Amino acid sequence: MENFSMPRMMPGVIPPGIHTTPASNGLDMSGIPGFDVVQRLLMKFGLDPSLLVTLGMSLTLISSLLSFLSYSTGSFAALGRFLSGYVVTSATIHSSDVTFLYIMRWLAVNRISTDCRIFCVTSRKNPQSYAVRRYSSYSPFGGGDRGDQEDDDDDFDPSIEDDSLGPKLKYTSAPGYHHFWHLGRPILINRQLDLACYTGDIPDETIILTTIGRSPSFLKDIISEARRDYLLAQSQKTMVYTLSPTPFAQKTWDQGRHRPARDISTVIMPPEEKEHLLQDIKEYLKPSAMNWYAQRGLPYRRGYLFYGPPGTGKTSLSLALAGELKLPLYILSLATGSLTDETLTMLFNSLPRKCIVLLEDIDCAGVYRQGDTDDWDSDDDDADEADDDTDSSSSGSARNSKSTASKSNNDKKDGSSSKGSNSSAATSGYPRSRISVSFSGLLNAIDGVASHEGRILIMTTNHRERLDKALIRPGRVDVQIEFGHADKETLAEIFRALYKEIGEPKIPGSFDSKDQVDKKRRGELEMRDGVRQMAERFAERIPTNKFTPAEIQGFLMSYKGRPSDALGNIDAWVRQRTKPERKRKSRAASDTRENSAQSLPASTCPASTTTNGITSLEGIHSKSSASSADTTVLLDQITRFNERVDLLLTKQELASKQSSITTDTDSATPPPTIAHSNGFLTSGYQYESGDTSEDEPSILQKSKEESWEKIKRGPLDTTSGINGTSDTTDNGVRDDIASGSVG
Ligand SMILES: Nc1ncnc2c1ncn2[C@@H]1O[C@H](COP(=O)(O)OP(=O)(O)OP(=O)(O)O)[C@@H](O)[C@H]1O
Repeated sequence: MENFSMPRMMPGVIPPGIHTTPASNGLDMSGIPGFDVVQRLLMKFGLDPSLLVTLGMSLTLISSLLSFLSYSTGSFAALGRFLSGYVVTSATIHSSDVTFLYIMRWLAVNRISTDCRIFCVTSRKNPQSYAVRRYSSYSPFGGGDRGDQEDDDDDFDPSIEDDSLGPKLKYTSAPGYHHFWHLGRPILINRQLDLACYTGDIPDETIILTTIGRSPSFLKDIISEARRDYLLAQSQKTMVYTLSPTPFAQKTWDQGRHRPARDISTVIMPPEEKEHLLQDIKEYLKPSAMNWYAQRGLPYRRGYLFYGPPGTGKTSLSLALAGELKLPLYILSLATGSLTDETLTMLFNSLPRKCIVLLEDIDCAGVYRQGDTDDWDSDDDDADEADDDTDSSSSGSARNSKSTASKSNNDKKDGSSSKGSNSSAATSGYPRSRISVSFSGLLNAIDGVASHEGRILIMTTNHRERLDKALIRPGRVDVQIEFGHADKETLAEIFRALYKEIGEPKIPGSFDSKDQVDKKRRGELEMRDGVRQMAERFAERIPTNKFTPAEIQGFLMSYKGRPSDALGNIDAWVRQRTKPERKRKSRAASDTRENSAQSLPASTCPASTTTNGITSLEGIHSKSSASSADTTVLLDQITRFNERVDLLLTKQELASKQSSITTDTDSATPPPTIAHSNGFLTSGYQYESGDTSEDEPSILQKSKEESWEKIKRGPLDTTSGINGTSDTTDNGVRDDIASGSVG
């Protein structure tokens, strides 16, 4: 057997019979001069020359690429530039532009920013947290986070996790890179915070959307869609801006929040006045108006003054106007927060071109900071008194009743500085340490260089009489509108407005003749007519120009969907609401009595009077020929008497409701109630179901007559039970009345 062995491979030696083959990469380099020598040398060390060639080429390529990149400012920047120039499309949006809100809302609504891997979570009940405001300042509807002020849009905000356990959680994408797929294409988001620039206390931000492809239409479509969605959602809302809750000294407008647009028809005021106002503003907002003003050298501004007691609709009308005219509303109260002249100027300076500015409580401009005390001014007592006869539910009432005239004129004349110089601080009801806007500062803001042309300024005050004439001169205030207490028409209108859905046909106009009205519709119409009639009756029972619309609305809110209950309880409410006034008068009378003579001739008593406290007092005042001291004693007695009657009435009404008095007149005498007309007591007697029996002798009437007899007998008749104390309870109510034994 022939031994066959492969020739042994010796390094560097090519065995005979073996021919060199082209390199494995397919390149035949045998023709290159000197290649054989190099090849033999490499083979001597066991290296494959073709491999080395590949390696060398790769290195050359890399080094040339690197040298290309390093030729530019930076490798990655150059790569990015290359890609963005030839491969991708991107859109850059800055937070100072409203488009930013469009995109942020779009990202949240499409659950992109809420479901991303790198996210921020904030609690919605942390008003002062810097982080909260920094990272969640853009809700899908553009509303900034203001801690415990829940946004109206929260319900629609998918970035907010809500339950009944506690504060809501809000999820947003963190600054940095995020990517998602949209319509089959990848999109890269880069949120970059610009910590060098702040809007308010929130850093500016840039968002960059990037996608693969050379056509910009894909991203433009996304932006258009985001814009359309945003504006559609916004059309039902009014953007409201207030002072930013920043803890920093520098105050700015906040991020704004959307409020449901208030329909102007819900503001109750004379229709012609409302129409006139609307037309006036619309005229002013016409595109041609600006030129008109310019041609006549007039500043393109329009100012309005809404004045009247708190709770009469000034703010409501402003909000409704903003909704109607689709303008943002900027609200600023001179009575709140540490506003200074500089801040006010800055705030006015940063207003957009077309907007409504609502400047509230302008009567407190010119009230300066005097030290750090937060004391209220010396007229506190008066304020307490005034509180009694105003609606405590009205937020503005206390504030209102405490304020007195601002002597802003002095400031102008003196040219005095803003610290401790103005005497109005001494008489103002506002906390001195909080108000520091000078009168000249206010004027500067209104019509100085800072004030933008094109804006609508609405100023409100509860005290027009306290305003400086200069503030409300034409040019600053072009139209003044007074808001007052509710008259009969307003009262009925408020009632109708609150129960308007009752009896409204479900498909309006779907029937033509009476024959086509089916039973259900007829029922609806009857109910609607019923509500209208009830509204008239309701208005009849309330004294005219006595209560604010806010007070009436507050009462009706306790009877949502129950108009007849509201009607049934209005008399008691009116009586109760007028009580503090009587008490106050009684207190005043009692104070006077201590300094007065002690006797009162019987002849000075009125021959007859109504049982209504107020009417009686006035009647006696005008008729009595007695000395004022004697009259005062009498007044006091009458007032006390009225109070007791009121208390008795309330007790009896309650009792009559609870026990549902039977009509069985043979049984024990039912507790009588007094019938009312226009909220005042009349002499009728009312039994169950509102039946009035004029001829039924009333124990209450007897009691009242007895009381009158006792009053006539003299003020110091301690046996009377009215003037005396021996048989009264702690409340000053006779024991027998209080215990019900009278009945
Ligand atoms: N004329 C009105 N028409 C409809 N609603 C009214 C009217 N007046 C008051 N209201 C209701 O009363 C409440 C308070 O009204 P609003 O805040 O507008 O009063 P205001 O005059 O601005 O008070 P303030 O002077 O305290 O700011 C609101 O809920 C509003 O709906």
